[in-house]
Amino acid sequence: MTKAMDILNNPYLNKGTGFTLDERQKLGLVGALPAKVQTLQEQADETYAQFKTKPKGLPQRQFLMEIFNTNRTLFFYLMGQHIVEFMPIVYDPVIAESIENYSNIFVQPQQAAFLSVDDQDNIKAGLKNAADGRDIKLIVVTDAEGILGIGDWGVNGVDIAVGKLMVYTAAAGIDPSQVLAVSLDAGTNNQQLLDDPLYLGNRHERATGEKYYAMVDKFVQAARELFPEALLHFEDFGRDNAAVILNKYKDEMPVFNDDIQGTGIIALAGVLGALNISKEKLTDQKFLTFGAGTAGMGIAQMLYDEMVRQGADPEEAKEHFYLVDVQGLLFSDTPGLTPEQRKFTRKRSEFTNADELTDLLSVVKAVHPTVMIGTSKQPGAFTEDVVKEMAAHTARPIIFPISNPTKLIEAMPADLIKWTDGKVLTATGIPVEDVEYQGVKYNIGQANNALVYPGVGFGAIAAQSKVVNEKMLAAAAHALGGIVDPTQPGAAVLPPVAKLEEFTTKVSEVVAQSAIDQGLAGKGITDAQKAVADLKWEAKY
Ligand SMILES: NC(=O)c1ccc[n+]([C@@H]2O[C@H](COP(=O)([O-])OP(=O)(O)OC[C@H]3O[C@@H](n4cnc5c(N)ncnc54)[C@H](O)[C@@H]3O)[C@@H](O)[C@H]2O)c1
Ligand SMILES: O=C(O)C[C@H](O)C(=O)O
Ligand SMILES: [Mn+2]
Repeated sequence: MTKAMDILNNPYLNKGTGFTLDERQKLGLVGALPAKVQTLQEQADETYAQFKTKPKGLPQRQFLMEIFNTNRTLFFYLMGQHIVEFMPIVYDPVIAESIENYSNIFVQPQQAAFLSVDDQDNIKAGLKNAADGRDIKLIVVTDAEGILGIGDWGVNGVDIAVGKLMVYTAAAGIDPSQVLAVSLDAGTNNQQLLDDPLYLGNRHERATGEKYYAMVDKFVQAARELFPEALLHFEDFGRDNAAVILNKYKDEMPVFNDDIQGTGIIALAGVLGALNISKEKLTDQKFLTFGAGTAGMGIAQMLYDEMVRQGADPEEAKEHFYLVDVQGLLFSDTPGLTPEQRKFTRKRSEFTNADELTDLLSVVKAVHPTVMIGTSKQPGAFTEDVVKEMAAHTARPIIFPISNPTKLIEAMPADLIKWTDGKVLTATGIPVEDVEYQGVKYNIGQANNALVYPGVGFGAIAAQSKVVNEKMLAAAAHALGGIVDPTQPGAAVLPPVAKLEEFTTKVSEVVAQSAIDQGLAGKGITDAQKAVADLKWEAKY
């Protein structure tokens, strides 16, 4: 390949018509581009106008991915200008459609690493090849067993790693050439994929047990050797593996599980925001977690840790939690409990009708929760009956239906507001338009981990932190407060995505500061703000 093509086909280097005459001369690009030299803004205007001609949803996403694949600087410049409009297209919910259609619309691998459970000797080589000499500081890895709420998507799930990284750069400013998306292809139990002749991943059932964990460990060790400073961000692993993997590595190296920890932080931040509006205390709340899986238990643990930090007795604090899963309210003797659930189960003797507490409405009637969070993947589960029953026993019910994507949400905010006569304090996983109700405009906060993981990851990387620990996560949750005016009627419980870059910087700084304060930061890193500013990449020529 000629030198010109090496540059124009490299999305990290390519400026297209943005190369100046001088650069064209130096780089051997004379004659390889039309004469006009465009500014980044001119390119962005033209690209945005094209974007606007595309049908909504997946076609728009495919168009934006074409720009991403061609010129990262232009892509992120444009995304910076249209963050609220682009987030749902680049990321959740449209990303779910791109994952479901991955094999049908595949164009190119987007610099991701595809590591196979059947070829474990080549895991290190695979990482090295995909990085291609780039200085990797951040890896988002998925085995795609639990993509959002849509289940097992095999190799298609690589898109969630790519998409999460796109948000990292847009929100925090990590250099897009320093990130790596990784697919751990363990096979898939999704019959639709196994039957699809176009499916691009390993066509067999998921490997489990030793073979599976050997692959994960080879990946982790190879990543540590090749990129010793990199943070490993785990995304959308299945319920049986997510916490096991996190617990295995979290004290040894900088790792982060977004579904457990990121979701925990954003839910805690949302609850703190809601309590700031209702002027109630955290330690007075009763929490009902509907869907006590990876995310649900991450949330329960994070809320619990905060109660203890606020002075609650560690044993007494557990009494504030009620977990509901497929079995109904979880009791100490419920069959099939996960290790995470076990800590927060209830005693049957607390209730006269314990055996009847197998559905959400009965549990809400028996418990009178003040906070209800949905991570159940059960669309419409927060019914009018359930919500009205909850609202009958608390002045400002806090209800977060945060299952993703849109088709799985437990309730829509407009209904929650109507059913509670405007008393609800709500937030959703997907972006939702403002709701008008009886003359008040309700802003709906987005309780999606995207509002916080970029800051956590970037702060940890900037500080070169040895690990990501509870104190850093708590600092992140608290940093999201104070941006919304709680006295405004209809105020959201979380800051708006329009300010994503601004509050991500704040989160990054407090996380880096926490690492410094705890003596976990890299050598010579003493100034959190400077460390964050120094690492920040900007989309410019
Ligand atoms: N908003 C966010 O930032 C965010 C973050 C992570 C996950 N999520 C969403 O949360 C949902 C769950 O994700 P996860 O990773 O925890 O999945 P998971 O599979 O680990 O957990 C889901 C849990 O729901 C339970 N469940 C299934 N059917 C149920 C029913 N009828 N009643 C009660 N519980 C039921 C399952 O048994 C499981 O324990 C997904 O939709 C995901 O998109 C949102
Ligand atoms: O990807 C998202 O939108 C949030 C979360 O990580 C999820 O799994 O749903
Ligand atoms: Mn996720």
